Amino acid sequence: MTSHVPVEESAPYGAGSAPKPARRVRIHHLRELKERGEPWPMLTAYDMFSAKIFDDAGIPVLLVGDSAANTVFGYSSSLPVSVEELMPLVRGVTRSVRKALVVADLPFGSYQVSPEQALTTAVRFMKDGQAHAVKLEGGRRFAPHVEAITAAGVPVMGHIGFTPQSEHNLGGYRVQGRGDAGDDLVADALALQEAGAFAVVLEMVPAEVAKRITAELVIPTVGIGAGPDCDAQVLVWQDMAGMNQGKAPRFVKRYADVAGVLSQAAGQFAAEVRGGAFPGPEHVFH
Ligand SMILES: Nc1nc(=O)c2c([nH]1)NC[C@@H]1CN(c3ccc(C(=O)N[C@@H](CCC(=O)O)C(=O)O)cc3)CN21
Ligand SMILES: CC(C)C(=O)C(=O)O
Ligand SMILES: [Mg+2]
Repeated sequence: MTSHVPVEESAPYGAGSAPKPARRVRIHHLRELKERGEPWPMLTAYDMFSAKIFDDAGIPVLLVGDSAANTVFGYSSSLPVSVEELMPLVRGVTRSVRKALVVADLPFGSYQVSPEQALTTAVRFMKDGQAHAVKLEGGRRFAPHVEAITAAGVPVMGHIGFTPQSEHNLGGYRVQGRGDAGDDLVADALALQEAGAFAVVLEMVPAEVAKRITAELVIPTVGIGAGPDCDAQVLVWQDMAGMNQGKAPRFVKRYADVAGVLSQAAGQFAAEVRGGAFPGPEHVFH
């Protein structure tokens, strides 16, 4: 029980801190947190510096989201992003964390075709990306996909409620599971648990429905716009840190003004180059 997981030496750009032995977060730890009633945080990450900062800050689960479509690649929805685009981001994040459990989000079109396609894509993210788990969107109809991946030994996180990859079928960015549709969401969540999912994201779901699902499931629920009674909460890091200057969804809280800090730094750098103050003597080789 006291054994430590050996950790690779950090890369030259790994910014300083000596690697320490770290106990990897495992899916059973997340269920133990649920049993103890301790809520836990999850953030997205798409590159080394952000992943390392969040890992060191004690975020137990990092998601390489298909939201990279918006936050990294500049698409206006998550639909266009590909496995080939996400794979290097997953590799960058998994190589950079010591403790966090890294979940690779399966992009649109890479798993919906069949359980076989879902398993093939999941294996790519585990083998080439060295992810620790995968996530896919969908309820009951995707239970066979979840089951196929889980049977191969790969942990799967579900995602129901507002599922951005189904934006056009759902009629836009809107709350799901109001009224009678709440029962459908409960059935979806139970089906995913039955299929072997280790956790399920609830996105833009009425708080009362999320509370009901959280009480009925033994696996953790991870809310985003799903109220305070979920077992965990997830946000896109650029929303959380105020890197995203655009209009944020109502479920976002901004904990910093990273965009302001970067903008100020870039502006000062520009002014000092234009004014001749940078580089100074201490930055020059002779
Ligand atoms: N930066 C970012 N943050 C996210 O949370 C996020 C992404 N990108 N990309 C993938 C999906 C898309 N998500 C989104 C994006 C926008 C809204 C949004 O505009 N919501 C509005 C309207 C809600 C309504 O009409 O009821 C809101 O005010 O919450 C919601 C979820 C969540 N994910
Ligand atoms: C918002 C989270 C749950 C997500 O799926 C993503 O970032 O792609
Ligand atoms: Mg996603």
